[in-house]
Amino acid sequence: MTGTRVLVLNSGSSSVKYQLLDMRDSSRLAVGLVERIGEETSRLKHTPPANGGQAREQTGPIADHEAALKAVAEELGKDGLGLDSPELAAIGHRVVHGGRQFTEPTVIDERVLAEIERLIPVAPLHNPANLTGIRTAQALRPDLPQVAVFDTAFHTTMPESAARYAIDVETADEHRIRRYGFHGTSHAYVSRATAKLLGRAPEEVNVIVLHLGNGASASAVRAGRCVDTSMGLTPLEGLVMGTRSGDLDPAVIFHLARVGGMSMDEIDTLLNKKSGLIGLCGDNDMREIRRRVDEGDERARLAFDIYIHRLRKYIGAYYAVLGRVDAIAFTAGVGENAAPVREAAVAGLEGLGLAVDAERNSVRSEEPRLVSPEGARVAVAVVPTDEELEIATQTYALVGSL
Ligand SMILES: Nc1ncnc2c1ncn2[C@@H]1O[C@H](COP(=O)(O)OP(=O)(O)O)[C@@H](O)[C@H]1O
Ligand SMILES: CC(=O)OP(=O)(O)O
Ligand SMILES: [Mg+2]
Repeated sequence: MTGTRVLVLNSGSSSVKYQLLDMRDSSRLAVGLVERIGEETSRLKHTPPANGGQAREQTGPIADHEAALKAVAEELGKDGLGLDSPELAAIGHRVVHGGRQFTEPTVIDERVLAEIERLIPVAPLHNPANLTGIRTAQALRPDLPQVAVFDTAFHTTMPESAARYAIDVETADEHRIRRYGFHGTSHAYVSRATAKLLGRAPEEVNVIVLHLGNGASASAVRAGRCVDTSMGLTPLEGLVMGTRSGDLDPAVIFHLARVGGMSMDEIDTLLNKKSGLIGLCGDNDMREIRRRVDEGDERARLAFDIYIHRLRKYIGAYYAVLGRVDAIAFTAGVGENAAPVREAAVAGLEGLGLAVDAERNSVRSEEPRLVSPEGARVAVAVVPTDEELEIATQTYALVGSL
């Protein structure tokens, strides 16, 4: 290995987030985002801290993930950070579903690609975008190692009691139906960062991590290992999300099909893309929902209340799963920024040792911080996630060992 830089690609269903890092000091040379891919109003925002940090934006149609990645490569080139650089050691890809086989970061070859493809039915919004990202990057730099870092990897330590659904065992095994969990790179990073914030080793602490972004999931982490998480076979189970329903009675699906006359594809779209906050109130952005709540909007209020009610149920459930909880960590777009969500999530739970201090909770910062009162039995923390740094670190360590 000659170079010291790693490019990280996080391809979502309609966006690509990317970062170029120098692994000698983990510094960011460039960060960016392409969003609304496939629409007329696609937007690329590119910020090169290595080149003065002045952000550049372009809007206009970007048809697909391949075009998005080529546009990213071009932007990087303008700063002399192009994909042709000999400094580039590897490209690290976030891959959402890795099934049970991938418990570690993995160098991508044809067999790995085939496996990611085989898992598309259980991550239909994510794995196809991840695959396009990998194939486009391979075409641009066929000589470079490309590494997959799986969302599911951190959750492979879950005991069978948490990972199995209570359905017929043979049927479940035949179709590999079990709870896999997602956002694992974030849950791993944040649980470790929370231990560090408490000045303890990860092995010494039990943490409930609440990753609240557009997709949202909770996990129970005992001594650094995941013992339960809210997402399941697919990223649809669990918390109320931006556009996904999270938990519901599976009979809702039979009812919509038999009585409502909906097709399976229509129900899939309903639950994954038209439910959650957007289904409840027409908005999936927590900033907009809070603005509407503050104006007295009833539908936004109900959506917020349903979101919080589900979140509190998972906090209580994972408290019981762990037995002893040292910290609850809020992370991702909503968890890091929405003080009212953190406040409502633990309101009235003093009996469990949980509380937030109003003043601490209102501080805005990019740093990990405590928002619980001085001397609280359970620390409540805001711990910004950094999936890209974690992916880069794992990628660089793997290619360094080859
Ligand atoms: N200042 C803020 N206040 C409240 N919510 C916010 C704020 N900034 C971002 N969010 C929420 O974070 C979400 C995006 O979170 P993020 O972790 O970036 O999601 P993803 O990685 O799934 O795209 C937005 O949809 C919005 O609801
Ligand atoms: C797995 C998942 O839900 O990811 P995201 O939050 O990026 O949609
Ligand atoms: Mg995210």
